[in-house]
Amino acid sequence: MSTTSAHTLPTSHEDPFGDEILAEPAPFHHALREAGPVVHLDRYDVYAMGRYEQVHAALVDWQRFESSAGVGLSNFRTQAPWRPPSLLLETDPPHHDAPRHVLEPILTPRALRRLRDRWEAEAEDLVESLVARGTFDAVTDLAEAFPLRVFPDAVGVRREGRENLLPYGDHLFNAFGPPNHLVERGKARIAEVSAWVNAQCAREALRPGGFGAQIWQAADRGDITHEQAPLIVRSLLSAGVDTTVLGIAAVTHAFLSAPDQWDALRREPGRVRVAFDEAVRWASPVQTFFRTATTDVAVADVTIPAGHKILMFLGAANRDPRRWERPDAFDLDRDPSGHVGFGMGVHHCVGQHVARLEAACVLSALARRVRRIEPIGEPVRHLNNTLRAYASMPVAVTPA
Ligand code: HEM
Ligand SMILES: O=C(O)c1ccc(-n2ccnc2)cc1
Repeated sequence: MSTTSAHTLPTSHEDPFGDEILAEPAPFHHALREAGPVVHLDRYDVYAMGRYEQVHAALVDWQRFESSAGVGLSNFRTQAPWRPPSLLLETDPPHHDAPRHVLEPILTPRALRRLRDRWEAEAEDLVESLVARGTFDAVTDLAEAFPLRVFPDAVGVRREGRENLLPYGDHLFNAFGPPNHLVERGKARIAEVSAWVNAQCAREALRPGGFGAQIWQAADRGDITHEQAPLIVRSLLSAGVDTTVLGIAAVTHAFLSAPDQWDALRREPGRVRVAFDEAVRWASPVQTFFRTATTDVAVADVTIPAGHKILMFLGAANRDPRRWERPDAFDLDRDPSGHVGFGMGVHHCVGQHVARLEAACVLSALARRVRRIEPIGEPVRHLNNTLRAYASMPVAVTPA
């Protein structure tokens, strides 16, 4: 991280989307925070923010840091997006308002209460089978298995073809980054996978009563148009699987790295909810998102020119020692509220309660049945331009 003395804008030639930093981002995050409030990444001509203060300020200021030019590196005003833009993630008020007001009430804790018994039973069933095995892979057998069992059913998606959801999400999150080998890797199958996802958004493909059917009913009420409805269902299918898979994987990894915290959870099972949010802060499953400056924006003593992309490092902000004590520790005694792992402001994650409920069901079932959980091999990373992802996490469990 070289800092040019000529003017106050530090510059870095590092590639945060290169395999090395994607595999282990912490050293880069540290150097980025130390270099200054804003650092120019000259490889991409974008303005990077790693400190909590600047990331939080950008997230809550949609007027000057817009999403409607895309929340990836490519600027929708100059480059055609690879798919029709999201009506939530890639819009700003006022166009963002109606889709958000339709989706939000469908995904509140109260709305999810009707699913809780079923999800708890599914988690009990899955955990019981894994504890009986004694050893398993916490990524493929638990973190991927549980969301794929419960979430597509909640949306109202048919069973056959559900395996398309993971590669779809993987490519989607890679596509927010630069056109590197990770994006190339997903291109081979994305047309076929996208066709399946888009087909599931049609009204006749969705089970009555599911989240998808509720979105179509909002169109019947005139809250959104019938053209918007399938795109909002697509948002659920885009966002709803990979993210929760990595949330559950991250909280499992957190407990593997802090066995004393597992004992603390078993002593007080009510702490599952703070455990998940502390894990989202600690791991930041979604590491980065971009914004675009709508005007020349002064940040600290730097001016970000209008039309330029800003890269917000949520993962760096969530471990910023200026905001968090012992930031690298996974600590159930910490109050993680205010973390930016779910974003903040008008785009604050509308699915966070789904993620929290899924994680709470899995963690509660594990805490009841497992006295000790320990690694029997290093977790293996799965590289993605945006996600902190895992390929495998072999564990052994001792029954309670
Ligand atoms: C651990 C799990 C999750 C994490 C870490 C996460 C993270 C985030 C973040 C950081 C944002 C803000 C995006 C931005 O500011 O540009 C966001 C927005 C969003 N999330 Fe999540 N998410 C998770 C799970 C989910 C789930 C399960 C769903 C759907 C059921 C979902 C749906 C959405 C949607 C639709 C938005 C856009 C909201 C808007 O623009 O108004 N997310 N999420
Ligand atoms: O509207 C979409 O397609 C879309 C919306 C949200 C996400 N997301 C990111 C993190 N949590 C969810 C991904 C895709």
